[in-house]
Amino acid sequence: MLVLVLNSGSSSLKYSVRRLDSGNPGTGGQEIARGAIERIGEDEVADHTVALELVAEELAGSLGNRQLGAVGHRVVHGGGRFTGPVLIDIEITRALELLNPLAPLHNPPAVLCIRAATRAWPNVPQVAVFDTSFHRTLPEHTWRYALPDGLYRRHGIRRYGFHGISVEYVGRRAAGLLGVPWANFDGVIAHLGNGASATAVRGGRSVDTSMGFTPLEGLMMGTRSGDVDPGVLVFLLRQGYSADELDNLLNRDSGLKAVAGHNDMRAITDAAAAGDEEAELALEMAAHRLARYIGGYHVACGGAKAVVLTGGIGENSAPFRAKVLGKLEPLGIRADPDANEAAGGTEEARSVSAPDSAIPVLVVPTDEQAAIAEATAAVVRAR
Ligand SMILES: Nc1ncnc2c1ncn2[C@@H]1O[C@H](COP(=O)(O)OP(=O)(O)O)[C@@H](O)[C@H]1O
Ligand SMILES: CC(=O)OP(=O)(O)O
Ligand SMILES: [Mg+2]
Repeated sequence: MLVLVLNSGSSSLKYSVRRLDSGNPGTGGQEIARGAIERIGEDEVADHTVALELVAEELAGSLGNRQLGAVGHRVVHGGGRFTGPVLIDIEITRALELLNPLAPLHNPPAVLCIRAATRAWPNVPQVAVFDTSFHRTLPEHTWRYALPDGLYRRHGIRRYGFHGISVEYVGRRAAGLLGVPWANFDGVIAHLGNGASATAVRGGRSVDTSMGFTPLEGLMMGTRSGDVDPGVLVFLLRQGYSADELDNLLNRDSGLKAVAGHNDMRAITDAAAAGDEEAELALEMAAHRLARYIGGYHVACGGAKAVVLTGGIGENSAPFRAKVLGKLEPLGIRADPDANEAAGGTEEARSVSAPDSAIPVLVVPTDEQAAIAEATAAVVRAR
């Protein structure tokens, strides 16, 4: 079955065309074409609508007259209703659209992709695969906010967690590398892209994660603040900020961009190396918070047997990894500087920790597209 996967990230639109046979389940099939429009929101690619036009042109070339068997979409927020992949129809598309305000950088472009694919291939089944599904195992004491119960019952205000497709994919790969069955894997997995989160995995299940009701909580990100005192929001509301202004402030104008003037990690580490103090401060803030979360999740997963780094930054930014690894020394974690410099830029997973490190630190390239293709084919076959 030929599967097209569309992955709307907050700064990227990635696609992959894969051939999946029922003979080799679990592999994500054979990739026939792939591509990515990156740095969405900057000058050349204003938004996901423009990115989707570019992808459509590329796809027309690479698909030729091959027939698609299915289209799989990454949908970041599945809310309380979607705990696993689903076949998309008009009602489901509308339900996903209702979740737009809860993932403002992600669900709107995903719905855009679903509608565009429906127009382009009206008879091809489409499947939504959710970032939130892997976190359905969160125990109540981590998904509950210390807020009145009515907010959960009336509005579904609870922690959901995101990046689950990636976290499960790299976690399984890491467990394989360590020779541990996934069901026995305890570790901390950090997905560091334009959005960033950390997850505590215990026995192959998510038991705590840094993103919450929306993909805004937790780590400092490209354009998102991560954790801030909610008192700041109350204060700003009283100063006359509107909901849209707060939304823009926290989701689009904060994080690395607010401190370093830019959300691209490549530009920030280059600027820091050239002596730019704001860039250096932004790196220090992001690394400090990540190290603190990793320490906390070491406890939350009952003693991590590994730390796993992935996502555009986790896979490719040796300077940022070096900073974080240095801060993990109190946990007995020791970096291998040469291995850290060498890791990245390939599909290969690498250890970046020294042989005497208390636990290994692994860089494991993610492949959300492969995982989405696999889930999509499974749903379509079971139809
Ligand atoms: N070679 C690289 N070196 C350092 N950072 C990189 C590199 N390639 C990508 N990145 C960073 O990865 C981030 C984007 O990650 P990605 O996972 O693709 O984003 P998204 O969250 O949109 O899916 C950006 O901050 C980008 O600067
Ligand atoms: C959930 C999320 O933030 O995703 P991304 O990192 O792809 O923007
Ligand atoms: Mg991403």
